[in-house]
Amino acid sequence: MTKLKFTKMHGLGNDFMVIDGINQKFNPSTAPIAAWAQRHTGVGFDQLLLIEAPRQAEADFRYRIFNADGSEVEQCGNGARCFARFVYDKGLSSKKQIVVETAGGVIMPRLNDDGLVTVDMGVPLLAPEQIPFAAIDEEDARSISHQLVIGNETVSVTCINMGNPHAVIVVEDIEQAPVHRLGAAIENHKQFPQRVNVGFMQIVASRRIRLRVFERGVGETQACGTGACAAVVAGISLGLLGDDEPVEVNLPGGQLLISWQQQPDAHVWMTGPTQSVFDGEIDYL
Ligand SMILES: N[C@H](CCC[C@H](N)C(=O)O)C(=O)O
Repeated sequence: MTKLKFTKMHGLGNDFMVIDGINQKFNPSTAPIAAWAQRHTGVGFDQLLLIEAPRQAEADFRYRIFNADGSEVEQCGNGARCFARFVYDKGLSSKKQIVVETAGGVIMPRLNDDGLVTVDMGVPLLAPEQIPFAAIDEEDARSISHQLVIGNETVSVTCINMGNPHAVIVVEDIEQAPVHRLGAAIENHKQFPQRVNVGFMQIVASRRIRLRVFERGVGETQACGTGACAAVVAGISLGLLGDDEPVEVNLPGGQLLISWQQQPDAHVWMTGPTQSVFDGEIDYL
């Protein structure tokens, strides 16, 4: 039995167990991660973030993400900001801007002088096969919105891949939105072969939204960085938001600023805070 060191961090209440996998040996597996995620009997977190040495020459680090259910996933936006803060504060890097390889592509977080972190989250993907989403026919595959049948109701979703899959629903009032019932049903809908994160977006103004996200492998979280990026891309693509200024995304845990211009290969930029809570260690076989 050895001791595994970790740092508990969060981005707007989306919380993480962050592990330096460079200076300590950690082979991630589903069972211990799911057990540590438990809020009454474990450490308690939405995701576990693992720092590893890069595989690509141009990258500074490899960043692996595991949901509370133990599933390894491609991207985590709030986690990317905490990742950059962690590697700088722990002396793993002296750079304020780093190149990070993830299963969902390369991202570049930057520590700003005001304490916030800005991340180039890469290019959003909208084609059904890139989500992945199983369109019902050619016409559906060409549409920006898709009609999902959930029991006896039909829900219109816009799908965006930010490295990980998102389905965005426009609602009148996020307080009244059936986030848990519809979120769970859509997360596991047969047209999403890798499941999906589900965002409920209320348009407040052309540069302001309110958002709640039912995350794949977790449930509703206080905030979702890739969900905020996906919602803004969906809102602009649907013509509901302007793309000439950053969009203010108000989540239950706080606010992110998201920028994207509706042009080919345009990158999505996310700016927001990070917070370290405590350092800990846990017995590890
Ligand atoms: N639940 C997500 C991963 C974490 C995303 C979220 N915490 C963020 O800040 O982007 C998924 O299964 O793709």
